[in-house]
Parts: sequence; C-alpha cells; structure tokens
Amino acid sequence: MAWWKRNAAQTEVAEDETEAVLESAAAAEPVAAALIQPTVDLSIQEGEPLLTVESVERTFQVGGQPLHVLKGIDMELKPRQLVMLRGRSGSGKTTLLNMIGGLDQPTKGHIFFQGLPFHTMGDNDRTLVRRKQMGFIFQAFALMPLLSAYENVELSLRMAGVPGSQWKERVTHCLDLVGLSKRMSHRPFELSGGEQQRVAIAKSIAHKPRLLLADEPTAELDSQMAAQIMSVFQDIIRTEQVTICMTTHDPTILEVADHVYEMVDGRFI
Ligand SMILES: Nc1ncnc2c1ncn2[C@@H]1O[C@H](COP(=O)(O)OP(=O)(O)OP(=O)(O)O)[C@@H](O)[C@H]1O
Repeated sequence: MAWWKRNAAQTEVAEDETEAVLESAAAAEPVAAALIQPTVDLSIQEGEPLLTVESVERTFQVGGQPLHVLKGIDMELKPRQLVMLRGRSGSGKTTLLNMIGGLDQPTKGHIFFQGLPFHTMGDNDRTLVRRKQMGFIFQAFALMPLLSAYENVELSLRMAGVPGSQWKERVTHCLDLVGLSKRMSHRPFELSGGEQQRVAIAKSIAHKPRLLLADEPTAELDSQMAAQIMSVFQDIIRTEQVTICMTTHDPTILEVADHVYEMVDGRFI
C-alpha cells in the first residue's frame, strides 16, 4: 500500500491532532508561500502533453530478490483529459500513479511533467511541483473529521500557501462546483459517502492544480454515487482546465473516460 493511501486511512484523528494540524498549517503558510513561487516556467503549449511516461520500469527488492512491478510503461496525459488506469489488484496501477505524482521514481525510463524530468529531479523539487501543480484524491476521502466541509477545503489552501484574502472566494467556488454550497458547515460524519468524496474533490482542486490523481475514488461508493463523482470530474475538467488520471476496478464508469489504459502484470495491453 502506498504511503499516501496509508496517510489517507489514518486521517481519523483525535481533537488534539486537529489542533496540531491547524497550528502547523498556520506555521507553514509563509514558508509554503515562499516555496511555491514558480522558479521554472510550467506553462505548456497547446497540443503538447501534460505528462509523458517513457519505457518506465519499477523494481522493488523484496527479501533480497528483485520484484519487477512495472515492466516498460509508455503513456501520455494531455491537457483536460480524463484518463483511467484499469487492472486487477496487484497489476501495478498504484505504483504507476505514485511515479506520475512524483512520489516515487522509476528504476528505468523517463517521466516528464510539463517538460520537467521527474525521473532525475530530487525529492524537494518534485515536492514543490507537486504542491503547486497536482491534487490527490483517495479512496478513503482524507478529510479532517472535526472540521466542516468549508474548513477542510480552506485547510488545503492554507497548506498550499495561498494568500488568506483569496480563501473565501475560492472555497465557496470549489464547494459550489461539486454541488455542496448548502452543506458547507457540515462535518464529514454529517455527510454521505458521495458528499464526503465531493468535499475531497473540492479540497484537491482548491489550489488550481493542472493534474488530479485519484486512486480508486469510487471504490467506497454505490453505483449512483460513483456516477455523480464521474459527472463532477467531467465538470471540473471543463471549468478548471484540469487533467484527471484515476485508477479503477469498476467497468461501469469506463465509458466516460477519454482514454483507458488496461494494465496486466505491469504492462499495458
Ligand atoms: N514498496 C513496495 N515494496 C515492495 N513491493 C511493492 C511495493 N509497492 C508495491 N509493491 C508490489 O507491487 C505490486 C503492485 O502493487 P500496486 O499497489 O501497484 O497494485 P495495484 O494494481 O494498485 O493494486 P490494487 O488495485 O490492489 O491497489 C504488488 O505485488 C505489491 O505488493
């Protein structure tokens, strides 16, 4: 299980932990604001891919033996696309998503995000690009249980170092986009699973990322709620100009994808 999945699963935190997160967010604000000043030109020309994966392999050492998980992956994400990675459990989808998100690096091959070589960049540089340009959505929603929907979205703006003067308008806009204007003051336990996932989506797009990565975002939802989430994804691609790459096991939602990559044992077929 990827560490960001584990983090998501561990967000059932106690009250004092919520306080700690809020304090660290406040402390992080000036630092984050300084960190996310663009030091490289992240704009891309029309028609160019947002992300390119070339001949990527990932091998883990398990008990002294190499485990070849990705065995030569080539793919492309274009601006404003909805792309799905489909495959059986253990086929390597999350491992690939981690590479695309700059959370891990390939053993061999190249990954370019807006022309930046993720495969050679250091951890700090990839973290900066990720904070500013990417959003993440998890199966387990990753919401702070003691904060309202509004406060959850606002927290992600604080963490991204967005100036406080912009928070209210942006939080309201993002919650409106996912159809939750009337639920802003509700806390996660006062919301349905689909509504919680929509708060998580609002949270992930609040800082205006170019790329949204979602690991099984509909896995915990019934088919009606899953369809709602896919409709929200289509809306935000149009209105927020974002590209979405998600993993799924669910064959019923594949038809809304612009492209489906089918993964079998570390390869696309
Ligand atoms: N850090 C790691 N160390 C060793 N093996 C790993 C590591 N990460 C993943 N693996 C192995 O790589 C394989 C693919 O895992 P991955 O999580 O990418 O699959 P998946 O397709 O996302 O599966 P699921 O749909 O169940 O989430 C699995 O056999 C897993 O045990």
